[in-house]
Amino acid sequence: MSHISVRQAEIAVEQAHVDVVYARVEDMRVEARDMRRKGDQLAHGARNEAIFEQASMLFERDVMVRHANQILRSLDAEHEGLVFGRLDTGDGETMYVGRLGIRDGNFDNLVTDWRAPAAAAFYQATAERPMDVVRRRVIRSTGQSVVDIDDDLLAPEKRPEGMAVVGEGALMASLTRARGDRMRDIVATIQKEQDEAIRAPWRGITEITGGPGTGKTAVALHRVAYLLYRDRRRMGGSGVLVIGPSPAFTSYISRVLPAMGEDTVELRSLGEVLDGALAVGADPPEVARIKGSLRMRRILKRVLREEPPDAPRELRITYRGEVLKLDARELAKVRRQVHSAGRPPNQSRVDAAEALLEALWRQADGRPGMDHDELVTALGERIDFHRFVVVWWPIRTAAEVLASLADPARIAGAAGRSLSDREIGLLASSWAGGQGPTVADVALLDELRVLLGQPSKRHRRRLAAAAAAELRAWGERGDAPAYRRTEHYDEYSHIVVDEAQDLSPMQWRMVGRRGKYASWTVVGDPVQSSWPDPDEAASARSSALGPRTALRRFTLNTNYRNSAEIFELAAQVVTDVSTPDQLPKAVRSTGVKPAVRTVAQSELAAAVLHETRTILSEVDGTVGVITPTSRLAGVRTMLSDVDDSRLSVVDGVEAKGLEYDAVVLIEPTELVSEATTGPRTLYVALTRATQRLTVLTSDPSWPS
Ligand SMILES: Nc1ncnc2c1ncn2[C@@H]1O[C@H](COP(=O)(O)OP(=O)(O)OP(=O)(O)O)[C@@H](O)[C@H]1O
Repeated sequence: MSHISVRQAEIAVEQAHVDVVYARVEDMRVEARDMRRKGDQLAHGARNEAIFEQASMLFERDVMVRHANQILRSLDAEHEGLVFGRLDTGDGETMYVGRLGIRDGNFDNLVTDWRAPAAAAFYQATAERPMDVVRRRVIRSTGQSVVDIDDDLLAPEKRPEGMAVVGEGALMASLTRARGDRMRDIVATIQKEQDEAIRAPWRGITEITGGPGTGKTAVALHRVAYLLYRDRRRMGGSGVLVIGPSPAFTSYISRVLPAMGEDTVELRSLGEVLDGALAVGADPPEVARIKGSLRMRRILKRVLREEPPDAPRELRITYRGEVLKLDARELAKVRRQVHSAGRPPNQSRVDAAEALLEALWRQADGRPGMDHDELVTALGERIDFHRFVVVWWPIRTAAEVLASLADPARIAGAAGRSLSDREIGLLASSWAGGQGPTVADVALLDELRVLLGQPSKRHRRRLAAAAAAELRAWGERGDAPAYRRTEHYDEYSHIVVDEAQDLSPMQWRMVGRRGKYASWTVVGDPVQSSWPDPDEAASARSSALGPRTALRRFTLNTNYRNSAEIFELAAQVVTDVSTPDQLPKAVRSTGVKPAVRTVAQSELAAAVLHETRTILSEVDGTVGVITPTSRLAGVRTMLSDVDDSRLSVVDGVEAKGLEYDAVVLIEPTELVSEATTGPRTLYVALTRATQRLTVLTSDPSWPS
């Protein structure tokens, strides 16, 4: 038989099995719908039964309906490549591996879930350690049709007569395929070093580090799917949260987990970690650095001890014909006294009212006919006194407090010597424009939320509505998040922090609050870090993650994204901030070197348009134009006539975690000078492309 017909014959064998699997999936769907209907009938019946029976029937119904829905959800997930692997073992057994475990009517395995222990050999077997696997086969499908297969012969000496081996390697085939606008799952081609991190135990902290394109994000997401499968009760209960750098990133990764049948994981960007916030805007690096530093914690604490902006400066009240008065100095003293009790301000209004009444008594004491208890009771019931308390000690939202800091005097009062005049000016003007919270502000809002404290129930609903409206008005974003728990509670059982190297200390505090009892997967690459004070961030990180005993580290060393030619150029820009062992190896060579074109400033617009159009016509997949932030709007205008959904224009910060088939990088030198951690931002930008990279620069010395 010719090579091609062997391949066709093998594809036909796999197609026959895949057909059986899909027929079985259809039967399971019918069975699950049937189960759901029975559950509903049970509930109907329960209404007519005695109370004690009712309760147990309702419980049974809930279990049945939930189970049926879960089965239907996973059956309905995108099933491209439902069966993607096959193992043939030394004793002649065959096992199929897929996204779901599926048994036939006799409970015999048709497909083993990729996360099951039995499937581990599919990822872990190597020629040196074949784990009894003779042949590993990756099956590639489109819809329900098998289109190709790729084999690895791991134990040639055990190969039985007639066993065909075809294909050039599933991994390479997958890496050279054009990218779409969403990340794909990698279940079929997970590599051994990645699999070890995916299957690590859930407890404590699992740290995954590695250079660009080593699959850190992909591994973290597959780990979530694995943990949910292995320990759904623990993980599913209070939920899993995945935190990424930007909404562009969470949208980019949003299809990976649903494609594996997991649609209850919350994805939030750093600007959305606080419920209701949807911040996307970035501060200039100098401002972001101040807002992210731990100094802000002390400053915000002190801000709350100061007089709120519209608080009256005098209390004047008539009692039994006498005018009782508290002036600004006395009011300030009462305020200090209430704060010194240490309760959060939004829980201290009653204390404030009592302290004011005592201060008023001190005014009245000694005057004829005055009695302490009578005065306190009478004034405490007076509407004019209540009106005063409400404005003097308002129940505040975090957003109100932050907005009040547009006044530099207010920041200065709280900052003491911890901020310079210049820093105070920068902060105040960042809050003065009314353009809404930036990503860095969200961590401050969360800090303020905690410092302000939970108000009484009566105020809570009003405040929650006000806070949500303020945050919405501040930072509206187009598409709705994929999944959110209906109730606000901020404790998760597992948290994944992606691009962790960039979290500021204040952001670590915010994230840490969500996982007091959580286990963690922390993903990052120190060389891509954009946070300027790594020591402060490291200590905030260890407080956030808590004193956990289990810390396991995995380092990924192979760059699956960039061609070797592209990564060679990228590696040059970080020689000063990294050691060679921190840089991964790019495994794929395309023979196409990156193009570096020097253009005059005056010709930049025309060059951007020309290069973008050219590259769009030459590649099949996505194209990213990456620019310095200061040029973002301008470049978007330059390209406004290009109508192609494969094109995105982003700045260096937004480019974090994303990838494109081709990248046009504009003015790399400016990318370095405008960011606090210059070369690292450029390194990120240079490592986004899988196939083609064109650099446009007006700096003749680049790359230097
Ligand atoms: N085992 C694999 N099989 C197929 N593709 C893979 C594999 N591992 C990684 N990839 C692909 O390599 C690319 C990079 O992966 P990913 O974005 O997870 O890397 P990363 O380490 O998070 O990168 P960065 O830090 O630069 O953002 C993705 O397209 C991913 O699908």
